[in-house]
Amino acid sequence: MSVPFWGWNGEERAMTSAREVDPADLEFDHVPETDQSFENALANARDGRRLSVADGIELITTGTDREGIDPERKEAVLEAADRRRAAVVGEEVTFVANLNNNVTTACNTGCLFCNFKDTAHAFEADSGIDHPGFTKTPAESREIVADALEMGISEVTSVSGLHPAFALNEEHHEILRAHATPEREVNYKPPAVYATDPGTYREQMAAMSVDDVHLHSMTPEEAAHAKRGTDWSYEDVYRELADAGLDSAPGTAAEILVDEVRDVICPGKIGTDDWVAAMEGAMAAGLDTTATIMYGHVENAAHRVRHLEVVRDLQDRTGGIREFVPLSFVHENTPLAKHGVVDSGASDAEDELLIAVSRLFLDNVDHVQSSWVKYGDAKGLKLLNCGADDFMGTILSEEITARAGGEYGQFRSVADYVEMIDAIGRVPVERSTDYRTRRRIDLDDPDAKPFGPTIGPRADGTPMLPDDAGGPDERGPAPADD
Ligand SMILES: C[S@@+](CC[C@H](N)C(=O)[O-])C[C@H]1O[C@@H](n2cnc3c(N)ncnc32)[C@H](O)[C@@H]1O
Ligand SMILES: Nc1c(NC[C@H](O)[C@H](O)[C@H](O)CO)[nH]c(=O)[nH]c1=O
Ligand SMILES: N[C@@H](Cc1ccc(O)cc1)C(=O)O
Ligand code: SF4
Repeated sequence: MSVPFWGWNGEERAMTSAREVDPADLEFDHVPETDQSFENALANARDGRRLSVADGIELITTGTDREGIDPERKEAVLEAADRRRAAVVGEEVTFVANLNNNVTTACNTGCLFCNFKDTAHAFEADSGIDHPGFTKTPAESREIVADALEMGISEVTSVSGLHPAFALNEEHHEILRAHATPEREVNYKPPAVYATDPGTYREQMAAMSVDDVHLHSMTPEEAAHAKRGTDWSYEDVYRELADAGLDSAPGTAAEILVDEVRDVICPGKIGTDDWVAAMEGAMAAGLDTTATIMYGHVENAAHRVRHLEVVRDLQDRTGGIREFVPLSFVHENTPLAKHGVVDSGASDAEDELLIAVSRLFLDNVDHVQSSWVKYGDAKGLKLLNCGADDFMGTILSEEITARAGGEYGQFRSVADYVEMIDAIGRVPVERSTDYRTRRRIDLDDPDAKPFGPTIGPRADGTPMLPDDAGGPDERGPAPADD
């Protein structure tokens, strides 16, 4: 089966597709080999010394002197990470009352790990192509955020496909229109071509910035799209968006920050240096950020640790990365899986070691997130004992993982969080996006029940949904369409 893909002009596009990647041919310069011993690396970790890449590789592989993962050594690494977590942030487990409001799935970037996107050509008013995707107008986004605000959220997170009609503002539209021939070079078509106009990035930010809700949006890849065809800097773009209401930026699009891996899984995306430049631009504009890693596909252990080094160096220079978010690759419905390049994601042991080594290696990032979307509740809780201290957010809606085949659902209530975090003997804490506002939840306080959010501008402790007082469960698959 071929990857359905159309170019910006509507023809089938000649670019790398997963069917052209032969797993047997994947040869990388970076390989997990070191001169370090596992024992020395573990001693460095336990003693709180800054880890080298070689140390990180020894820990994440449980020793390059042995094949496979050694269970005893793994436990030693997890224990060192759990102790470090306790020393850095204590026993609190945080979560945020938030909403995901993604604006559009139209995207021509063609990342081979992604099934969130739909070819943008199908969104054209006269395409006649049926597709499961969506585009929201700024007015629609505002209404969705306003409703969630009434439910008590304090944050809205928004990540989107790179819709060809998306521009930063009116000035950007003018510049892009002037470049309209040849269109391919700037990946632009005017909004009138499409059935639904997403508005400009500025309009979407202004629309989603309702009252004092914290708006977390514009990944480095989206920022690159919002400056395409211009000589604007990333800082210029983020300043313009901050002016419209943007508060912080998600450091997704990171995938693996080693170009030989990006060349295979996301050849249409910005490179590592550009990703770093975008993050620096966001922080120079006064926004703080998160950083992510998406692992468990074609990369090896050396790539994972090199990625951590890029993030640690960036944080040394900026100090603006609030949390590190490991995203375990969900393979089922992706081009990489459909074309046999991969047949699984990371194993449980790999997930545990990735979280643990992230905690130990990133000695300058306070928070490591465990994503229930990617890991489910049971493993997500286990990872809170392997170095993680944040358990993500309520989100209310999820499309990226669900479309890739993930089955852990769309929502966790405050009551779910309280019950789960209490069950592992830790302290549930509702946080603001920047972690500066925190509310410890006291289970013994009769006034604390029923549990609901209290930090958002309209939050008064009422549960977010009428039926959300139940306990944790692994909710069924989300609908593919929105
Ligand atoms: C879907 S994109 C949306 C925002 C924007 N288009 C971008 O690439 O930054 C956001 C992130 O979702 C993550 N993602 C996409 N597909 C995934 C999958 N199958 N498994 C795990 N994470 C995935 C990737 O890390 C990606 O950078
Ligand atoms: N890990 C995932 C997240 N994490 C982001 C959080 O929900 C939150 O926005 C951040 O901690 C800032 O406060 N979001 C997802 O939608 N899916 C994930 O897998
Ligand atoms: N886009 C990520 C989620 C995410 C959003 C914001 C972040 O800060 C981190 C991660 C996903 O669902 O895969
Ligand atoms: S990861 Fe982002 S840029 Fe890549 S195809 Fe998916 S939506 Fe588009």
